[in-house]
Amino acid sequence: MISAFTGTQVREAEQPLLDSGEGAVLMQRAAHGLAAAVVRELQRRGRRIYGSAVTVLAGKGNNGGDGLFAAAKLASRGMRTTAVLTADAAHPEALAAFLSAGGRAHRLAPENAEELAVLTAGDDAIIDSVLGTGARGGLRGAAAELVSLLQELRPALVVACDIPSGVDADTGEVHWPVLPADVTVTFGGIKAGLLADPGEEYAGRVELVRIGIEHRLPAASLLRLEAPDLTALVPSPGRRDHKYSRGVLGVVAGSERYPGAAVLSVQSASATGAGMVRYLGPGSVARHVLARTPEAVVEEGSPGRVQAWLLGPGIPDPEPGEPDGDEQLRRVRDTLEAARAAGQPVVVDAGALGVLPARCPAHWILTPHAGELAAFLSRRHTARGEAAVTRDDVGSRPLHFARLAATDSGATVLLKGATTLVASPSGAVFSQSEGTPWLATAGSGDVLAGLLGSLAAQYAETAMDDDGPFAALGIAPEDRWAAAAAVAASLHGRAGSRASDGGPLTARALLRELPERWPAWGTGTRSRSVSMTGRDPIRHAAVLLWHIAAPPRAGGGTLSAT
Ligand SMILES: NC(=O)C1=CN([C@@H]2O[C@H](COP(=O)(O)OP(=O)(O)OC[C@H]3O[C@@H](n4cnc5c(N)ncnc54)[C@H](O)[C@@H]3O)[C@@H](O)[C@H]2O)[C@H](O)CC1
Ligand SMILES: [K+]
Repeated sequence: MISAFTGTQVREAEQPLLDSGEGAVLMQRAAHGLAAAVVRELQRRGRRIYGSAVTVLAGKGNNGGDGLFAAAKLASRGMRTTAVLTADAAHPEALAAFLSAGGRAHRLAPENAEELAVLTAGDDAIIDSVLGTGARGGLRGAAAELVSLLQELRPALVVACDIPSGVDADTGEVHWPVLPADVTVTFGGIKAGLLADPGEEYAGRVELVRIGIEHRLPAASLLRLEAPDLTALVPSPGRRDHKYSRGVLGVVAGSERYPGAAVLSVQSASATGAGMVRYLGPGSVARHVLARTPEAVVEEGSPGRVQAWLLGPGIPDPEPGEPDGDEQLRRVRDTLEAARAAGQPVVVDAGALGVLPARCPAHWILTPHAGELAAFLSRRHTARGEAAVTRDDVGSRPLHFARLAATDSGATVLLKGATTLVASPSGAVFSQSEGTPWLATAGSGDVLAGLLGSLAAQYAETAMDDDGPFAALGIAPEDRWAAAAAVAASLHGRAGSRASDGGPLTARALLRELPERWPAWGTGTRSRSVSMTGRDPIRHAAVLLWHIAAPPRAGGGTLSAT
């Protein structure tokens, strides 16, 4: 699992070392890691180090200091090094080291921004160390002009120091202009803004350099599941399981207008491990569902027992002033009441988002895209006399709004996007980015909803317990449903990338890929049969031992560490 932190968390972890006079040592470690990353990246591209040219864009703070010290190290390896000082001051020791290593420095001004942009763009590498975690807002004045020009000139290689300048380290919010990086070398802890859009888009590959503060970091502000986590978390049945104990999902989806969403979500749920899917909806839609998924059970009256629900795909939004006008929406509302009483997990998608009560439990997982989240928040805000939220607002601050929706509603919120964010009402967030832009296609969200519903049904009985697989990974009880949703987002993204292979994909192709690699993920860390037979003492002891042997880490995850 990858852990990411806010800039403030990292700075607080640094502070005791700064107080005890070790700031210079930290900076040397950071600069060393940055210089090594530049060398590696040039070598990877087949460039000679000796004689190649690098320019560092250096701001006045410690971020600029890191960049200048790194450039000094590169100069000592025979690189031609130039510094563009973007402020009227620079880190004094770092500038002195840079100059004495043979570097040339130019002070940026409005009059020379164009000339310096042209000079710099032809270099083999640019280090962006204008702003780091101490930034307030984005680039301004001549620095903004220089970066805008560089964007157009498309430099060969950009390495961002700690975070691309202009990206908010805490939120991923972007203050334009930002120079898109090929690699971001980040220090001490991965910054949350590198794993949340739109910042993630500008970060390129993220490399973490350890500087000796990692053990001081608090609980992560953002988490990302990796392949070994999926292996531990993807359900697989035990020997004594049967279709009811595997997890039964009830689905209220589809309408005369959008029957396809019911077809796709039921098919997806059925293909991804649910023991059974019970479908509730209009007869004409049910016929389509059965034609594609004959194993589904169509429920005419009140359904048999289910472990979880999926509500909403293909159900239109409620008409203002007439929220119960639609037959399917009435089913959704009734089911929500019954599910609340029964404590069942519910996946809430599309039209069902419009009929939620003011407060929801954390095991209700909402799956909006940006537009749906804006509408969801706007309904709540305007009811309280607060300002509405637009789709653009959500697009520019997805982490903020996903968190806000979760804390405000009490539900877990999965915000779909290039990077999918899952916010727990506790404030914890998972970020999954395995997908491809080709996943933005009709029906893709219905497949995700079916997959998540299927997982919810399989997880409902025992997986969330303190001896279950989420606990074994150190995930706090209040964040386990968010982690479950992150599993779905990750599997969906991976399946999409495989189905796409760089080209267009359909929801049907995605459906074919989903179960394909299932055996590779679900190596069976647990058996659901415990829910039928009481706790299996051997397995219980094994999970406990595992838990003791590998206690949850505070931080320490890496995308790539040096
Ligand atoms: N503290 C350490 O020993 C280490 C820090 N590392 C690196 O340091 C930066 C954080 O450094 P800091 O000096 O606190 O902040 P910045 O370099 O980000 O720059 C702040 C600097 O710039 C001014 N400023 C703020 N916003 C703007 C703006 N929009 N435009 C222009 N100028 C702005 C502000 O007044 C400050 O003077 C961290 O990211 C690491 O790169 C080391 O990694 C480890 C040791
Ligand atoms: K930077």
